[in-house]
Amino acid sequence: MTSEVRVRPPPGPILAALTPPGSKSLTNRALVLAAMSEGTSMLRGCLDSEDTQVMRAALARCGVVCEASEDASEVRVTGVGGPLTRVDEPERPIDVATAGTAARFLAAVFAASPITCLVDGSARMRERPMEGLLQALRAQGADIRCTAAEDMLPCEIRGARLRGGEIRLARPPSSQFISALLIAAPLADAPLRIVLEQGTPARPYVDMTLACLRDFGADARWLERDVLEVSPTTLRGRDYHVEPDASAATYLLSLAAIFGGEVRVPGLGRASQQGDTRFCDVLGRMGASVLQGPEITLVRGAGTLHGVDLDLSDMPDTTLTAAVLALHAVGPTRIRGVEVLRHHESDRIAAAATELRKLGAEVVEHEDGLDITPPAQIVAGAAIDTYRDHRVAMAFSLAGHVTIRDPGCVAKTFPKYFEVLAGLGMVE
Ligand SMILES: O=C(O)C1=C[C@@H](OP(=O)(O)O)[C@@H](O)[C@H](O)C1
Ligand SMILES: C=C(OP(=O)(O)O)C(=O)O
Repeated sequence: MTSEVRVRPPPGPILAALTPPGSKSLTNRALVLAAMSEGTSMLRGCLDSEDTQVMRAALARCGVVCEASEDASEVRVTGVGGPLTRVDEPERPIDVATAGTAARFLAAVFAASPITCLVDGSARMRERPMEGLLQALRAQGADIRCTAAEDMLPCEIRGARLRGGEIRLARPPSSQFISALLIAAPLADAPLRIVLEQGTPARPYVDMTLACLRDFGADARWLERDVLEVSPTTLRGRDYHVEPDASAATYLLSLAAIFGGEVRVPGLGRASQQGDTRFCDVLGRMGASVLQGPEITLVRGAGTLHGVDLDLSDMPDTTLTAAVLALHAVGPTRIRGVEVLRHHESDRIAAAATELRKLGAEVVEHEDGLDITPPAQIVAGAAIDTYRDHRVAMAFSLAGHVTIRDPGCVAKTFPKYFEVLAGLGMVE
């Protein structure tokens, strides 16, 4: 892809049905659970992007056969029916790139398997938190040595059967720590109970993990508000349909809210397992007209957008979308509850503040969010830095007349994003 893309508003109101690619979160859960299952799974609607490619490649290194269709939207996985049992070329690190899901879910499954392997990631992934997860896995019996910095990637994992019993976690810096422990739990010797002493971050992702575990035959549930339990089970392979990605859908639905017209996203609605489908409530509160059925979402631009006060702790990945909507609104917007963003692909709170200011907004940065006062007129033609962060690139392409630097970073979750915008006449 070119080193920058010039984006402009659509030539007129949009009237389109747009389907984002498969959900990253569901694809990577389904891949790893199918790998642990007895029998074959046929996964349909999968995302084919950097984050899912590293997951497939890692599983393939462990002898799991993942046969992908040409566009990799269908993947047939032959499960190993329990823990992973081998690693090809064990001295060569398994690369998780910047995929938080792959880094956390795989670390837990490796720790629960009788294998020794090295896990490494991108320079950014080496900075992203792993600590509480690695400590919990050690307490469960795994031997994990971090070779560069304490409790960070890269690390060498010598797995063992997890003991089960109780794991107490203070507030983990990522909900993926909880999901990772839940995913590995069917491999443990005894039921694994997780007690979240200071509450559950991004609960919809934890609910999604429980639902996926149950889909593959596990006994996995909430015992109390912040206590989870999974029993040891052999998972069963199955046919599985991956929903379209609800975080990716936020950019497409916002196009109608910002520029007018109507965008429909079929296949995503109230029945979805993804918490980010609730972003339509944010669009509604800001002034767009929203209709959501069990399996479809429709947003219509209804004129002026208004600034709002938002707690996005349950849907952190929608923050940058909300921040750019705020730029187009009348009146200030406050975004709270998303300190987790400091540890994502970039420090997204800092990135948003810097880039929104280039577009004329007044921004106050908080540890857990932002105050955004939109300009009377958005500065046209600003060059947006994207910090190797797909969501910065996708969200800021909604700003109007902008140049997006390093647009190729969208390969992490939505490789064809700018082709979709080009199809709407938005790429110069
Ligand atoms: O479990 C998942 O699939 C995810 C959980 C969230 O992570 P954090 O809890 O680290 O924010 C989210 O940001 C990420 O994109 C996907
Ligand atoms: C935070 C994200 O990704 P991950 O943590 O899965 O790398 C994201 O996709 O916005």
